[in-house]
Amino acid sequence: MIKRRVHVAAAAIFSSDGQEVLLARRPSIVDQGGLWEFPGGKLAPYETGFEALKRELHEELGITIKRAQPLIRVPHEYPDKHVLLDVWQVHEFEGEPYGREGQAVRWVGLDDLFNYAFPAANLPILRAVMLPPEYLISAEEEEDTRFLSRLERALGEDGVRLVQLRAKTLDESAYLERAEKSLALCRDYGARLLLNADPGLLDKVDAHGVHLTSERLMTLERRPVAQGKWLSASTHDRVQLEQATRIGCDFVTLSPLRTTPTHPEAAPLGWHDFQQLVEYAGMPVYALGGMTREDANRARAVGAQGIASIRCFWR
Ligand SMILES: Nc1nc2c([nH]c(=O)n2[C@H]2C[C@H](O)[C@@H](COP(=O)(O)OP(=O)(O)OP(=O)(O)O)O2)c(=O)[nH]1
Ligand SMILES: [Mg+2]
Repeated sequence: MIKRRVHVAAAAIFSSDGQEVLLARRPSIVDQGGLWEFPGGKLAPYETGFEALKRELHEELGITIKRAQPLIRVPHEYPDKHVLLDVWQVHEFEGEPYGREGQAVRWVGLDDLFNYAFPAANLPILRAVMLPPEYLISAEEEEDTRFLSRLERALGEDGVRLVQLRAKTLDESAYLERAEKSLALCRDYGARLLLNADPGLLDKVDAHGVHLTSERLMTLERRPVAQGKWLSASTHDRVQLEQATRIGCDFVTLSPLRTTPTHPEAAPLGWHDFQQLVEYAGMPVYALGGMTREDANRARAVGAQGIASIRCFWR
């Protein structure tokens, strides 16, 4: 059997406070019937993804999109077809969405999404919807007080909502102490904290997840943390991305995009190679290596979730 190729444009439509997305239920008689989905549909001949998105959302929900940004592209093999889901995030639209084709539609809180049944291709989309555009990697600091005041500034002034605690110079007990304090602060701001450490440390500190160095990533046979925790990893090439998929990482950083003072010896990927690797990844990817906040739009335009950085948030 020759499998059909289906290119689909779909939307994560956010409520004005950014805390909910709009889901639609596929009619029971169609492919993947009865499951919830991000509204959208197939590209017509000669349509771009954005054109198809605008048309489909008008047909299915009666709304007019004003602006949309790429969120994630997910290739998926179904038994009968190859699907490419081209998912956009929509924050501005006109009209009140309703199920124009008789389908159920519902605003769902981001923390509730896992209670809904989706097609098999949708897991990376759910991750992308739940993750923010910026990933802070903490800098080395000797003192906890100084560390915490910088972290608080990033959470407060910069609005950072995803933090990786990287502290190679601390021994385990000092690391644990800093992790507990950071976790309390992150909770105050509704941010998530991932430990860049042995995954076993989650038994001692109830952080939101773990970040794996690429070295640790390559030694693992399977996902080292429970499904309810987040798992990210540092990657630099195709082999590491493949391994991240194999062990079920939720998202990755991909670096170095540019040369940085912390890793002067590593050859930079540049935007072109970065984009190719992001397309291959099929999960949310943060661009890392010499990123500034001005790079965030560019990163998203080539398919990334956003940017990860130490220096850009640590002032
Ligand atoms: N819209 C949408 N489609 C999805 C999602 N996840 C997923 O696997 N798909 C698959 C199911 C379908 O095979 C395909 C979408 O096709 P569709 O049936 O919505 O296409 P369409 O709106 O153009 O419908 P039609 O005119 O062909 O009836 O993508 C999702 O979240 N949203
Ligand atoms: Mg559709």
